[in-house]
Amino acid sequence: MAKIVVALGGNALGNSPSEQLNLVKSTAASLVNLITLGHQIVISHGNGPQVGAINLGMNFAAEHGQNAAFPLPECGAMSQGYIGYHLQQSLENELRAQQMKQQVVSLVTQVVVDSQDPAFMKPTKPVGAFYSQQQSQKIAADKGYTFIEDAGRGYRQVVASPIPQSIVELNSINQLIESGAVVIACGGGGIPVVQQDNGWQGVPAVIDKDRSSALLAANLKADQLIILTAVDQVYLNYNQPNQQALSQLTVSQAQQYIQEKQFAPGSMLPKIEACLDFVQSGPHRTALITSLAHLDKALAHQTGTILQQEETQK
Ligand SMILES: Nc1ncnc2c1ncn2[C@@H]1O[C@H](COP(=O)(O)OP(=O)(O)O)[C@@H](O)[C@H]1O
Ligand SMILES: NC(=O)OP(=O)(O)O
Repeated sequence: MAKIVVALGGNALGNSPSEQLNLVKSTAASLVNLITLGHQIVISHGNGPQVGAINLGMNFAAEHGQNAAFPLPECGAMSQGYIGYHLQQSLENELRAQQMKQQVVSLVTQVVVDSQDPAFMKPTKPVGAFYSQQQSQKIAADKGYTFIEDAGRGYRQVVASPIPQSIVELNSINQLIESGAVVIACGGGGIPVVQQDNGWQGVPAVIDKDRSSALLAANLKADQLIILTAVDQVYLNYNQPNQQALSQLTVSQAQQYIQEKQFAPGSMLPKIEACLDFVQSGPHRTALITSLAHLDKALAHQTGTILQQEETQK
């Protein structure tokens, strides 16, 4: 039996509640399949598009006098509830359909960051919708937001994304796992908080969920980290005529490809870096990157990219 942390990408969860629910429902079947095979799973998820949409909606309401503006940590907390709800419901439905009794629980999770993290001075995390260059320039001029081009898909607002340092609710996560529950935690990378004299305080940022998932997996002493996103595999020369799928990657190969800038910052690069952190955090740890739709095929080694230590591969 393996302990597996599965991280679902925010951009792979569709653009509406109905799209998200459908995608989550089909992924739930593959996740429950892992449980049927005897594995213990813990689930995390992204929130880039969703936290951006929530923030935009709350700011629109604020501009129309409906409420005060909602800061990013509150929007991150809302995204944990929204996505956690769909995951929790779909997993419960699938477990009951398989006559299994496990409880599913999503835990509002705070993740500690350093208030002096240089990331607060340089936004890098894409959130919200994709815009044309012209639209993004207009919004940037109107609202003062920063935009970047995101992996060939369009222009997106970027926000600060500090490095996760520790998970406030780690003991509760462990206790829930020990009780036999399927736990959904660290949604959206966790709500970023810093330590103040009077306790935790939320800060305006969105933590990269791949980095938080790697931290969670290392803290839980998991055997595998699975990152589910929109692409089946990691590619060299991505989106170019000579693109080449990678089935396996060793630590040194991954480091070399990072040097060669094969992985786009803000999308594939943090996934590879998170996988590297995790596989180097203990012996025999492996990471798998594949799509939500093809998890079953990837587990049968028919697609996906596995990252592992050199000696694990031999
Ligand atoms: N070398 C690469 N190989 C595969 N995908 C890449 C690569 N570089 C950038 N990408 C992009 O990274 C995306 C995954 O990142 P992102 O959308 O941020 O993930 P998430 O699913 O976690 O929201 C892929 O859908 C693809 O568009
Ligand atoms: N918080 C986060 O990393 O979200 P995405 O997976 O949507 O980028």
